[in-house]
Amino acid sequence: MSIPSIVVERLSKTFGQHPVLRDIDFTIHAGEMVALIGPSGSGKSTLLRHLIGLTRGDRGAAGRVRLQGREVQAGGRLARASRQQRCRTGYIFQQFNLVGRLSVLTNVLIGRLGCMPRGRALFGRFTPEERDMARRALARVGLEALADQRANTLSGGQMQRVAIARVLMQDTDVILADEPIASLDPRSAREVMQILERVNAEDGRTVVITLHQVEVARRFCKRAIALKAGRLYFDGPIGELTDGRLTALYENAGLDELKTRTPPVDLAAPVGALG
Ligand SMILES: Nc1ncnc2c1ncn2[C@@H]1O[C@H](COP(=O)(O)OP(=O)(O)OP(=O)(O)O)[C@@H](O)[C@H]1O
Repeated sequence: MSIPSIVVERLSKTFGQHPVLRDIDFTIHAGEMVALIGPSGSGKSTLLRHLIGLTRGDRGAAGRVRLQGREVQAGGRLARASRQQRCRTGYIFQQFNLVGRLSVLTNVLIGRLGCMPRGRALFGRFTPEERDMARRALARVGLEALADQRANTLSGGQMQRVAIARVLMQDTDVILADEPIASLDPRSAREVMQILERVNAEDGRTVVITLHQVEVARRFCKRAIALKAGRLYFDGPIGELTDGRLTALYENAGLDELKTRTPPVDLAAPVGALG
């Protein structure tokens, strides 16, 4: 049997007096595409950050996180190799985190730094093979033609596609995306989700995405993990996330938030056509 991609056991996190994650357990298998949903403040981003050791669980508690069979953290302590582990996991942020004054191609190449020998990484000396790899990654997100353009001249949607190309350079089995479409217009959001869907389907990479829009999760992910006030509220096939369950999930969030969870994306638009 293959090793699970992500294993979270009894993970709890308290900030000050405020418990943010409470006894979270789940396992994600290789090649799954999972939506992490829940009301604002329910702990989605905090949970995602635990998966690569950017945040540590409660000290001395039983919480544990493993990625690709390797320990990331246990009992609030990071594993010794957690830094290398981080290089082996793709992480996509809502705000893209590109270097605006550098070219698109260089931004993509930056994804390779963690895998390079220290000396070469220090001086940013990329090989022709790495440059080819970066161009191929850009082609996959439909932006090959913009390789030499400065990153700060791109639209938000294009920036997020560059950020995905940068992650592809890490050649990782797991991609974690923290609200990757939250600041995008509907068309760009759809394109970004289509790219992640393809990366998942074609490469078999495990993808976990925090999403505010339930309809987007339904369209693109087979499984949902839902948090409510830091507890695991639902984990299962997204088809089983009924309207009744959703209403209960967002019930204390108020009607306004539930309304904003409806699609910003035109789900009827054809899949695959990048503009
Ligand atoms: N570093 C921190 N220090 C203190 N509190 C924090 C910290 N990070 C997150 N929190 C708190 O933890 C709770 C969960 O935050 P988190 O960002 O994980 O929620 P979320 O579900 O991702 O929310 P949103 O959908 O609005 O992004 C919030 O109450 C937040 O204020």
